[in-house]
Amino acid sequence: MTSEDKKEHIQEFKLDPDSELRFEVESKGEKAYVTLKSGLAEIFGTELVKGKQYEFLAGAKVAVFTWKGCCLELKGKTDVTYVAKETPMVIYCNCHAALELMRIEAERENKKGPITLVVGPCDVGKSTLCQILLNYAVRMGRRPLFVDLDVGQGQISIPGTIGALLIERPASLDEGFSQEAPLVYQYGHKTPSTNSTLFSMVANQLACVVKERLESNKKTKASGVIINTCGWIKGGGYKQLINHAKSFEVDVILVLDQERLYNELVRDLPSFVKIVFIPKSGGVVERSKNSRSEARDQRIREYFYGTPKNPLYPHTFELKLSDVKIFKIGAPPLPDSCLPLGMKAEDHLTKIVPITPNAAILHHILAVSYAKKEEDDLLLSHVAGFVCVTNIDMERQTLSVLSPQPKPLPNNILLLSEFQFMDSH
Ligand SMILES: Nc1ncnc2c1ncn2[C@@H]1O[C@H](COP(=O)(O)OP(=O)(O)OP(=O)(O)O)[C@@H](O)[C@H]1O
Repeated sequence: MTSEDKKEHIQEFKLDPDSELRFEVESKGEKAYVTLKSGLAEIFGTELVKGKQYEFLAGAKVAVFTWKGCCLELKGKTDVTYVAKETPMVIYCNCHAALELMRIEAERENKKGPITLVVGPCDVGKSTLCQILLNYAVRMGRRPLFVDLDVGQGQISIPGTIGALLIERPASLDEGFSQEAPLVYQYGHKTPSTNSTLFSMVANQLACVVKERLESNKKTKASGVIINTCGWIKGGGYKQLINHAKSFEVDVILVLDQERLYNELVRDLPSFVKIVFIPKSGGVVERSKNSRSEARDQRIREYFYGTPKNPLYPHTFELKLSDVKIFKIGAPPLPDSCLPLGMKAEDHLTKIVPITPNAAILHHILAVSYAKKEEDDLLLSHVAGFVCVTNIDMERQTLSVLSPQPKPLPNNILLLSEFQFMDSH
């Protein structure tokens, strides 16, 4: 079959109750389309509308699940397409039901709803489980908060950040959860291990603000929080998980796929934290280093340019170097003997270092901080958004940036990120 024939390939699948159709769109430039012909079906907790055609682009790894049976039409070139009868969806649904009981009790007693931490190694479906639980919660009329601590492959804002989002409607199958007014903190690196002192500090600050937000809205308070984490679970990564459990005052931990991690958490956390082991889905697809890096680039591109269905038109403008202050967080460590009296080596990891703009920051992402004064609150302030350095003219002492918003920037305090973006538009 030629690729042209495959493109027009239409398949029909009749799914029994409790089964799912899994497929991937691997090749660049390819698309696949799913239509629900009859019955009921959902993708990671988002219900499909009968007769509507859903489009999936290259890189998509999808499972269309049905509780009661359905008929689906799949069009286009897909890879590894099969129907799976073994899925952990009943277990995921039971987790949702248990969280729902806690929400009902919280509502009755005007207490906080369940704060749930989802943990596990890489590629076990943590983000997918969070999405399913959030979708089920909003479909029941809840308004939970979603916190994403996965700095590399997170679903809020761009890579290198962590954040929180109020979930008011199910994730759209094209765009994910609506990104209206997310609370975003800049960390600036791909993994928490690069500067775990800074990461803990930023995550603890996010935890404080999330607690305040819960108290300010009755509905959200009872709905609780679902927290996604990254797959770094050994050594320092494990310490981070314990830190998150404490700082977010977690009630429930869902451990995906790893019994060892489950047992360690049971051993190290107080008994009032309910720790539940859950299997991963056989459908979760492992991603290579390359595809993770592509996914990060794609997220940054979408931040500026949107998606094919919802394009955005960013602005490019010049800033005078004298009008902005650029900082980096973390200085290279010094040996103890060189440190000023009373200073610890870790202090360098959270040191605010002013940057004199130079060619090295070309293509880098800069976070626009809400900090008023760099000295005190730069580390703990959330960010308004991001720009990308597209040119530096040392002669004219100017900096050109790509920005989602027109001039002027909401603040002149900018934080340098490790991430770069090549603007090829
Ligand atoms: N049941 C399923 N069938 C097919 N694909 C799936 C299924 N569940 C998840 N996936 C896909 O597998 C990939 C990995 O899942 P996910 O991102 O949830 O894992 P993760 O554990 O959060 O990964 P990370 O290591 O980045 O934290 C995603 O592309 C997702 O769409």
